[in-house]
Amino acid sequence: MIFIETLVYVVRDGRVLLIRKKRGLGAGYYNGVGGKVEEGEDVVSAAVRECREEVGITPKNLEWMGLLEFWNYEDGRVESVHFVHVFLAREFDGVPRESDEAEPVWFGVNEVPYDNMWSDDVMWLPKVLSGKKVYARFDFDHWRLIGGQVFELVRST
Ligand SMILES: CNc1ncnc2c1ncn2[C@@H]1O[C@H](COP(=O)(O)OP(=O)(O)OP(=O)(O)O)[C@@H](O)[C@H]1O
Repeated sequence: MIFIETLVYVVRDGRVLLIRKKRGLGAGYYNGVGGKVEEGEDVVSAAVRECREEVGITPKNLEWMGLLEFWNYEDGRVESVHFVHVFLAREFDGVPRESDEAEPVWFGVNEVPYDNMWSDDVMWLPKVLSGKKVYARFDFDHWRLIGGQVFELVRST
C-alpha cells in the first residue's frame, strides 16, 4: 500500500508544537501534526485539515520543507510505502487544544524529545527546524529502523 501523508511543525517564539499521539501507529511518541492525504484532497489542504482535527489550530502560510519516504518491510516484502510532505508554519490561528487523537505540547527548538520520537526524526528534523529543506528515505523492518539516507536540498542555480 502506498500513502501520501503530511507532517506540520508549528514554530513560534523559539518553540515548536508537537503532539503526543494517543492512539494508532506511533502511539506515545511525540510527532509533528499530520496524517494521510485523503482522496480528492491536495497536500496543503490535508496538512491544514489535520492541524484543525488534531489540535484545533489553523496554520497559515505553510512552507514546504521537504519529502520523506518511509519503506516498511515485513518478512522481506514491502508492506507499505509512505511519502510524507513536511511543512513549517510560523503563524497560526486558534489555541492548541487536546483531541482524542493527540495532546499538543510546546518544546524549545533545542529541546525536542528525540528519545520519545520515531528514530528517524533525529536524522532530519533538526535540519528542517533550522530552515533546511530535505529529502530522505528510510527503511524499516516491522517499523524498526534498519537504514536510511538524508539529503539537504539546495538551489541548482
Ligand atoms: C516511521 N517514522 C516516522 N517518522 C515520523 N513521522 C512518521 C513516521 N511514520 C509515520 N509518521 C507520521 O505520523 C503521522 C500519523 O499518521 P497516521 O496516524 O497513520 O495517519 P492519520 O492521522 O491519517 O490516521 P488514521 O489512519 O486516519 O487513523 C503522519 O503524519 C505520518 O507521516
